[in-house]
Amino acid sequence: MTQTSLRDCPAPAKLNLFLHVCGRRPDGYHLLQTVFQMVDHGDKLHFTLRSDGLVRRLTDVPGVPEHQDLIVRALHLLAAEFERRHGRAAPGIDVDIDKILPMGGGLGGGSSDAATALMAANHLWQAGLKRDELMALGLPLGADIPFFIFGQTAFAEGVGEALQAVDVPDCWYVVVEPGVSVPTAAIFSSEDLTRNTEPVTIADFSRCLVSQTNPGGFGKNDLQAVAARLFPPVAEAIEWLGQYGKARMTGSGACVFCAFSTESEADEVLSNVPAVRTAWKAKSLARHPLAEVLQVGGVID
Ligand SMILES: C[C@](O)(CO)[C@H](O)COP(=O)(O)OP(=O)(O)OC[C@H]1O[C@@H](n2ccc(N)nc2=O)[C@H](O)[C@@H]1O
Ligand SMILES: Nc1ncnc2c1ncn2[C@@H]1O[C@H](COP(=O)(O)OP(=O)(O)OP(=O)(O)O)[C@@H](O)[C@H]1O
Repeated sequence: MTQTSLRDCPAPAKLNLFLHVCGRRPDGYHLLQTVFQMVDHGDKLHFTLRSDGLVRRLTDVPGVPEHQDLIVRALHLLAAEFERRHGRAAPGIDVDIDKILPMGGGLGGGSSDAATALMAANHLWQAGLKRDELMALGLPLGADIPFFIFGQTAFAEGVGEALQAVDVPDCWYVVVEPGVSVPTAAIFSSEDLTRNTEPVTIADFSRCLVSQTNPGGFGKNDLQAVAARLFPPVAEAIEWLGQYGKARMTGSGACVFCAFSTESEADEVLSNVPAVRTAWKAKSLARHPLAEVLQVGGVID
């Protein structure tokens, strides 16, 4: 029987364990090197098939009109590709969102929502796109979308689309939300941004993990200095969390994280969080948790 709905589809947050800006392309986009790590904290999406070909977001998301939502834009791209392949309109879909990831948080929330929507609709519509085809479809909407569809901890290059799986030890992260939304474009366009970090190799990263237990200890985040200067709450969060270990910003900010080997160490830090701060703990995820919901091996491969 055809499946008509998918409930509780996870859209996990990502952390950039390091993020180096190594150059700039002629179109203005920056060449990056980073390691993407998913964690078990994120949004939840619910999907129901429609029969009239419409894509509808049923939840209000403050500040994001329905037609601008990355979920809706991604589903329209998939619907067009469906029509091209199958010679008929896609069935349509309703989407509900339980949104907990802050926008402009550097946690990739919008990209993760869009990636989950692409994987879920590909399944429900039986559209038949392979993983790399879905990744290519999502890339123009957000540089982090291919990673979430790739679905494993990854060393990334290019603008984030050239991905290689990498092993990172399981650990716990404490993440502080500074309460500001950082516009990614403003950080990348800053005159103060350094764009000439020497390229590293995946072997450099992996070697470093052997000699130290903190996966957030390798390299640096080149966007951090600019974001911390423009957004003082980011600098304050780094200083506060830095009392407990190596605190670093993820993506273009605003959120700040620190890695711990055990849950009890993370709990200890959380017990000291002042009432004015928002912070949470999350465990690293080696694989995208949607795979379990879709009961793959192999739905989109
Ligand atoms: C910095 C990261 O968080 C690392 O994970 C992501 O690459 C950012 O991904 P994102 O928020 O999806 O950003 P996008 O929507 O793709 O880009 C927003 C804007 O940031 C700038 N941008 C983004 C990515 C990149 N490699 N170079 C850039 O210069 C561009 O001006 C772009 O218009
Ligand atoms: N479903 C969505 N969820 C969140 N933001 C969305 C969504 N659709 C569109 N957006 C827009 O995308 C912008 C960036 O949101 P997002 O949560 O992905 O930022 P981010 O965590 O900083 O991402 P990154 O780490 O990729 O820079 C938001 O400010 C919002 O205007």
